[in-house]
Amino acid sequence: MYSDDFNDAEFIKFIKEREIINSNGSDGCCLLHHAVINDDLNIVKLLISNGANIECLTMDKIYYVANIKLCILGNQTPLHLAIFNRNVEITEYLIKNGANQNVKDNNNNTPDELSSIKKNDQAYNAAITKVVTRNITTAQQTHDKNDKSNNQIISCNMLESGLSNAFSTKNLSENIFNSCSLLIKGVYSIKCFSTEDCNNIINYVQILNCSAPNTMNNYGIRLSDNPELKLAVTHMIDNVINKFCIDLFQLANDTKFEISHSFIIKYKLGEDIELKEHQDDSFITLNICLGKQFTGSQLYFYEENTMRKYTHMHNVGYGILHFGNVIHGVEPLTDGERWNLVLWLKCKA
Ligand SMILES: O=C(O)CCC(=O)C(=O)O
Ligand SMILES: [Fe+2]
Repeated sequence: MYSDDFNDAEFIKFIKEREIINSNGSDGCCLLHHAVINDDLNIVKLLISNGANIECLTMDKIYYVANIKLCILGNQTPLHLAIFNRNVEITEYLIKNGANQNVKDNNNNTPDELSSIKKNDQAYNAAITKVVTRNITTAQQTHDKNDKSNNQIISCNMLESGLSNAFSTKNLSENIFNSCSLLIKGVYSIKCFSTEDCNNIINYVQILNCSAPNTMNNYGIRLSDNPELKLAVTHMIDNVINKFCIDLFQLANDTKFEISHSFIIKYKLGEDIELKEHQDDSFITLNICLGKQFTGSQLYFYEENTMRKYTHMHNVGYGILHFGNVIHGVEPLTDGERWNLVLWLKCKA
């Protein structure tokens, strides 16, 4: 990168004169972040030996990749990016030079947590490592103004169970519009619910009748059996997710989603523990982890074109938004129970 334009001495003179060695650029990154993102160990060494701060932090910033509005996730150190990039040499170099391993980024992950999320996935590499987040405040303000339909979903049951709060447009848009990460092409992570929201939802649904929610899972709940919950979820799609996806995937402004199938799936030892590779009968799937506590049962995707496998550990409250045609599956659960709310979305004709 930089070394194409300058020799080392010229490069250092250039950045020293402009006092930019530790400044965040318009994309939210410092020079050291860029060197790490580009897997350039020589520039990493050069910058550090010339005073670059090894603990420099990214800032939340919007930028564009292939017409998709994205931005750098804030509070990431060079070590976060090195581990995310699976760059062993840069990771070792940063740690040897005292990089702090406990800094939490704005997704609440330390560098180590990023490494355990990805430790089973050796093939994954730097091309898809730019963790991004979005912050569409203007869109969010429009939603807040238009939020006249919340009352629709408030029934006595839901009010008592805290569900009306979890599914309120305000709650959802505050969560969803403020944070979205690109995992691989066509697969995003969004925060949907707080842990408390998830506990409320689980308490509400675990007394409902269980049945096979789809042709591949045997344990769970079909939302078509529960009109109250179906209404809350439809409200969430109509008022928040639809608009969010139009923006994220650059869809026509008048695109309208409808839920073709909605269900809760449950994994538990002795019941369903895994899911074979498949594609969904959906345009877009939203798959939100509600809890409870579990180990294993990572969701994996094969990146279109490269067919590289990307493994994702679900986080309670976070949803994965993916195109239905991305090939994906679930690794075996090794302990506990996992409950996920899954919505298959199609575009209305
Ligand atoms: O996370 C899961 O258990 C279900 C994954 C899945 O099939 C999906 O997201 O469509
Ligand atoms: Fe699926």
